[in-house]
Amino acid sequence: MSAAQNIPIRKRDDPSAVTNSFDPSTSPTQTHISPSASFSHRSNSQSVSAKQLKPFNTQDVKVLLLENINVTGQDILRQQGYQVEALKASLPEDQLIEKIKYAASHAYTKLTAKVLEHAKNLIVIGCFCIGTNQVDLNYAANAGVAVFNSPFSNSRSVAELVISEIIALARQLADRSMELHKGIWNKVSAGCWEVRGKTLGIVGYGHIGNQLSVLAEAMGMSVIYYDVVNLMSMGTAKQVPTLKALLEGADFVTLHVPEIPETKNMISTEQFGYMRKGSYLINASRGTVVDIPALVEAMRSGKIAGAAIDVYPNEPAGNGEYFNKELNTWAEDLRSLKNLILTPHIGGSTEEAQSAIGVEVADALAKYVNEGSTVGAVNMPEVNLRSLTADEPNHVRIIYIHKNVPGVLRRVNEVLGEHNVDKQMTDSRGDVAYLMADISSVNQGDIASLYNSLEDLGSRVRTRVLY
Ligand SMILES: NC(=O)C1=CN([C@@H]2O[C@H](COP(=O)(O)OP(=O)(O)OC[C@H]3O[C@@H](n4cnc5c(N)ncnc54)[C@H](O)[C@@H]3O)[C@@H](O)[C@H]2O)C=CC1
Ligand SMILES: O=C(O)C(=O)COP(=O)(O)O
Repeated sequence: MSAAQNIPIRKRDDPSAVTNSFDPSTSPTQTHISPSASFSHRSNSQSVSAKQLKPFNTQDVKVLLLENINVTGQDILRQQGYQVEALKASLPEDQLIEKIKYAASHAYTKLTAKVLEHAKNLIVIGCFCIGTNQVDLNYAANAGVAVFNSPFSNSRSVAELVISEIIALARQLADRSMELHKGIWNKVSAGCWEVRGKTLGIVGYGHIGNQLSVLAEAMGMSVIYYDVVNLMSMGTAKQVPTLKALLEGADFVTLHVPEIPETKNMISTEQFGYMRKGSYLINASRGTVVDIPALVEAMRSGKIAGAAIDVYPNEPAGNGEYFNKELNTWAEDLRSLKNLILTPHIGGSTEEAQSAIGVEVADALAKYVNEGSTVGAVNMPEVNLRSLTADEPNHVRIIYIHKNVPGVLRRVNEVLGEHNVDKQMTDSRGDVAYLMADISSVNQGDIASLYNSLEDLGSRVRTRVLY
């Protein structure tokens, strides 16, 4: 059973729906949603009346889905009662800024500080993929916006694509196919190899690297890997101490590292120099990890016998757009090379992966929106309290995101201490701390003043009162 099925679903004016558990539709005040309820960014001198502070209603929640999110994810969010707008492609920055008062994201849409600065009502971002490099995570955390992703739902799909590319490169499969599509019969064995007995070098031995390691050994390859962390080997794979050692020892090099400053141009002229003559390079991680002009040079010189590239520093916003020099200056150089497999970022593009990602991220978003749980968040501490039950009426759930500075908890608890604090959990990550507390026996009339008191503490980043 997916987590989503555990989340209470209730529509406005439907009193018959969920009453036996914490009921988000009558509880959380989504301070991000409607402009009239955008409390979290008001100045401290304003105050919120009880009338303005509406009880949470899932139908007030607006979700913007970009880049053709799988229907499984869309369904989960719609079943919550949220207003879901699903677009097939990404949006240009100006339109995104206009829309991003509420949003979910996808692999390519860049949610920079400049974009997020305009997202005054946004409370959560879902990356329906593994990579979260497209979002300014730090800015988001400091603005009280939680970010979720799907850490491994598409790992197997990427690993299988890479396996297919290892064989395809060794056999020059793409070239032969393209030739025959043009009517040219070109039966060659020179420079074509079996993969059995060859060495695969995996850079980044995480979820994808692990899967790949097992599959490659099953085909009779030897596996070596390089990772900044000391990791347990799968099968008989061996960790090597340096990137140089990996490049010198592998016939095929495949990259599975995140996009971070340390991995930018990780494979450039110097590294191609260490690689074996006639070896192959595969990049299905992020476009910035390989210095493409250096790759072009290494392939033209014959040092590298073939490459498969799935990811690029600049990728088109949607299908049908051109991949040309306006987007990446070296695009034409790449297109002119032999035994170079170019794919449009399809590593995770399988029915299985997209469906699993849709469920996982949509579940996490709903748990956060409805109940405040940050389990699985990539930019906030993971905090959760069990869902409230039917025999806990008049409970209010407080979510208080605040700067991680001394003395805040004492001041928050002075405010909460006016009521009966049933349970409370707090944790911090970097500059930001997240507090969740369930307060019982709260009069409806006291909720706005509770909210105002928390908002008036100088340390608050965002307050949500779910009732
Ligand atoms: N082409 C596609 O469609 C897809 C691409 N990706 C990309 O693949 C990347 C890897 O995915 P996972 O394996 O799930 O990530 P992961 O987080 O499970 O593993 C990444 C590994 O890289 C290691 N690492 C980090 N910095 C390193 C460095 N400087 N040198 C060597 N190792 C380093 C980490 O210690 C970790 O073991 C993602 O960050 C994403 O950008 C992920 C899914 C689909
Ligand atoms: O999961 C990732 O990081 C990916 O790169 C996959 O992107 P996608 O979901 O296939 O657009």
